[in-house]
Amino acid sequence: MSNLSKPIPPAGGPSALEVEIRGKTFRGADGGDVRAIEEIAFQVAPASFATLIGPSGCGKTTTLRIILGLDPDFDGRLRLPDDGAGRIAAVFQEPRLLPWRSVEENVRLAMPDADAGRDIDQLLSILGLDEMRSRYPSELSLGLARRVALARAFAIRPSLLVLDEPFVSLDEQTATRLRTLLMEVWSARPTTALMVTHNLREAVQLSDRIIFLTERPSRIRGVHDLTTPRAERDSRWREATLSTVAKRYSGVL
Ligand SMILES: Nc1ncnc2c1ncn2[C@@H]1O[C@H](COP(=O)(O)OP(=O)(O)OP(=O)(O)O)[C@@H](O)[C@H]1O
Repeated sequence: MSNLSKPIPPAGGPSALEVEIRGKTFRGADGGDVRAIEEIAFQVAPASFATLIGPSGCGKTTTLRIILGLDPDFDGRLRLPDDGAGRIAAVFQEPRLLPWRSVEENVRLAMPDADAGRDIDQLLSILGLDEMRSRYPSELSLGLARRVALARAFAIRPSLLVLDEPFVSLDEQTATRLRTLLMEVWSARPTTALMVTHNLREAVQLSDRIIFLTERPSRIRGVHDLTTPRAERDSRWREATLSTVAKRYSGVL
């Protein structure tokens, strides 16, 4: 398989995330080929929030792994957003905290500057973690541990934030709270973000752009842009938009 996966050098200034995957094939357990991705190409504008949504097994996590540089064996090319720092933060389903470090230490260790006192105060406060600073990961519920994972991701001051189903396995009340907190911290520190989800309602609530994928081997089924300013997205807007999008992309809900 030819490999054109070298990132295109940034042209300067804030740039979009540009993803062009022209094919990704795995070797299956039986030695045969598993074609995961046929052709996926999309962009995420600087400091906007995009969501990747599609049927189970269609290649969403594979796409994120390629973007994160964890899987260089694909055909295509990437252009990562560049703001001079070139840092990527990832939030996975498992919070992946250091168990022997407190909440505060887990976040502080991710910070690019040692002198990050105000930064850490702001992050912990937005995410409602002030009281949790000295707790250890084993003392946290999954919802709280995911908050710490979000705080750590934003602490990196990333040029690109990648999230793989960060609200899965939470009760609805906790997931709703966490989505609100994510939007609060993202609004305070906007960064180019790409999230994978199975939840169309969540995608409508959070995104500027929703990218729909087909069944495996995946292609782009459609791209839906949500241009209404966030401040105007009330529950009526959410329900109407959800219904329009669900009609257009039937089978996603
Ligand atoms: N390391 C691997 N070896 C072989 N096949 C793989 C490997 N990783 C993924 N696959 C296959 O590639 C396809 C895409 O997998 P991927 O995990 O990206 O899907 P997904 O859309 O994230 O799925 P889900 O929504 O269920 O999380 C699946 O058929 C999967 O079985």
